[in-house]
Amino acid sequence: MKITSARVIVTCPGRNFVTLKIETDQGVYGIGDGTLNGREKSVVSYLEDHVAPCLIGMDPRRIEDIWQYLYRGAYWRRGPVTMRAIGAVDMALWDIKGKMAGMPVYQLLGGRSRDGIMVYGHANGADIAETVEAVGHYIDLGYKAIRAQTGVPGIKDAYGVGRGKLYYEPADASLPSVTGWDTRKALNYVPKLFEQLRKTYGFDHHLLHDGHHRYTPQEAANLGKQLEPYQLFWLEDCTPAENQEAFRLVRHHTTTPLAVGEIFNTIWDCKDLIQNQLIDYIRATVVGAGGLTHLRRIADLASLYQVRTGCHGATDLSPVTMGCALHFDTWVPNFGIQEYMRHTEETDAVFPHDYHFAQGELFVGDTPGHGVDIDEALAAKYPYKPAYLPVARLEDGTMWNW
Ligand SMILES: O=C(O)[C@@H](O)[C@@H](O)[C@H](O)[C@H](O)CO
Ligand SMILES: [Mg+2]
Repeated sequence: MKITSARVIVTCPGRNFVTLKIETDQGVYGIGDGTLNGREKSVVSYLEDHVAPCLIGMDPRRIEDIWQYLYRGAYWRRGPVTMRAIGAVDMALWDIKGKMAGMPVYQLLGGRSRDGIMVYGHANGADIAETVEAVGHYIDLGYKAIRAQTGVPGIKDAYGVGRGKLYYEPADASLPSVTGWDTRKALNYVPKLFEQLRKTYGFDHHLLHDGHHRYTPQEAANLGKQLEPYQLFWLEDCTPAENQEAFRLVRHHTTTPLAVGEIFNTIWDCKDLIQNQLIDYIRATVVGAGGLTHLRRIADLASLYQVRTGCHGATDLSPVTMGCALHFDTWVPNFGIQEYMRHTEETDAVFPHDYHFAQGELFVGDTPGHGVDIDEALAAKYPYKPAYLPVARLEDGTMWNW
């Protein structure tokens, strides 16, 4: 069996997605997601110019060997562009293998560990009152877990505050828009949101919050401590994780569970945090961390240290990644939760899929492969549109982490 073509399809049904389609001499094809929000074209070039020519003629059944070829063979290891390109190939190859076997991917991984996948949705509002109302909306929709982000008085366009009830789309302009940040204001305001949420809705639902890399370790420890009475499911990205040691300080000061990893590419980014039990949830995902082949290695390492999974699932990860993540979640023994930001109707139409939402959970179907396809004719109607993630500056103009 041979790979006969590897084509990249870029489409923008509301936001940009990079999809790789691998075709074979036996008529079976597979698709994978390589979307890198705000830097999409770098992955397009990596795939078209440097990966596709190598794939032609290879045996698509050799998933592991092709993964090693692309990882070791590049010489320049790791990084978001390389690992997303590898991730796209890997997803497409698992799709092909599933189709050949007549089995859904979760069966190939080892079979079912659970029926439904608990997901969390994104509730947000301009202030505490609006955010409390938005959380109520998610509770009415049946969600068991909800992430809550609020605008903060005095901060321009605080992270996580969207424009519609169910959709939050950060890549909002053809050049990065400038948002603001003020740690003191956030530290005074965010705990009040969770106090109000618990007063209003009690303790039956899981609540989550994303610090989006804004706090220093000391400030993150302060926030974690303040949030303890409200029993969060997790506090995410409370401080930047390049320096994994920094989490020791946070960890020693708070029992609020910690989650990290949506920008991680490989097991090496996760290793110290996991082995030192400095986090509770690892957020690496299929597209970000080199596909299913690599993500399951991260999950296996995490399981040794009682760290559970919580795959990134924002809208900049296409339905192809979501489908693959759900197969992974259905299998992985140390599952924690899955993020689920809903895609727009246009996106769902471009990527027909067999997963569905019911009562706070997502369910995978039994279609052979990963169960997500691309309607190429429809995709062609939405050409690439430059879109950037915002940047953040402090009040005095200093650049900060968005
Ligand atoms: O937890 C999350 O989903 C976020 O941190 C993302 O919205 C993130 O900002 C985007 O994926 C960036 O592209
Ligand atoms: Mg996040």
